[in-house]
Amino acid sequence: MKIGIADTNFARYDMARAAIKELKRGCSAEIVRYTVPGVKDLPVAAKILIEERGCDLVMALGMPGPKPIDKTCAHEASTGLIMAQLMTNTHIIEVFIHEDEAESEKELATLAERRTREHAQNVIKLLYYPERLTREAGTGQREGFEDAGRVGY
Ligand SMILES: Cc1nc2c(=O)[nH]c(=O)nc-2n(C[C@H](O)[C@H](O)[C@H](O)CO)c1C
Repeated sequence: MKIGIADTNFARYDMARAAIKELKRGCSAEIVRYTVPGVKDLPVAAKILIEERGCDLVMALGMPGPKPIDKTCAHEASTGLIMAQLMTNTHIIEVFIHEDEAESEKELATLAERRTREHAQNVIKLLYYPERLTREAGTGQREGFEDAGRVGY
């Protein structure tokens, strides 16, 4: 199994480091890292990782800034990542930490570490233990924050 990590130097936290640590803790997949300037460059990086570097799945890690233009960039990047998934029939797990989700730099770092690690755990489940994801269906999982939990029970 080969997992691609596409990340950016725009991000204010080394999300790839967190992802790689968590992936290495939970599986033996080969990891290929590809760093680009910003989130809008992630779709082609992910596509290259899949088509040219043979990755079975890619994590796309990015940090949109707080300005309206950053939000637009993030939306465009998301659309590109969805297109790349459809073009390659391969999962690209988008892990975006919006800078304004946190109230301090410390909280931003904690959120980035936690969300990235929790999505890396999702990646391991998707590739190796899909039945575990099915068992979690309907349980209100949230990455980076407390889970929302079930309703109606
Ligand atoms: C305005 C802007 N905002 C962000 C952002 O919030 N987060 C991010 O990762 N990258 C941003 N970029 C850079 C673009 O994603 C891209 O790297 C450049 O337009 C070069 O293709 C831009 C240009």
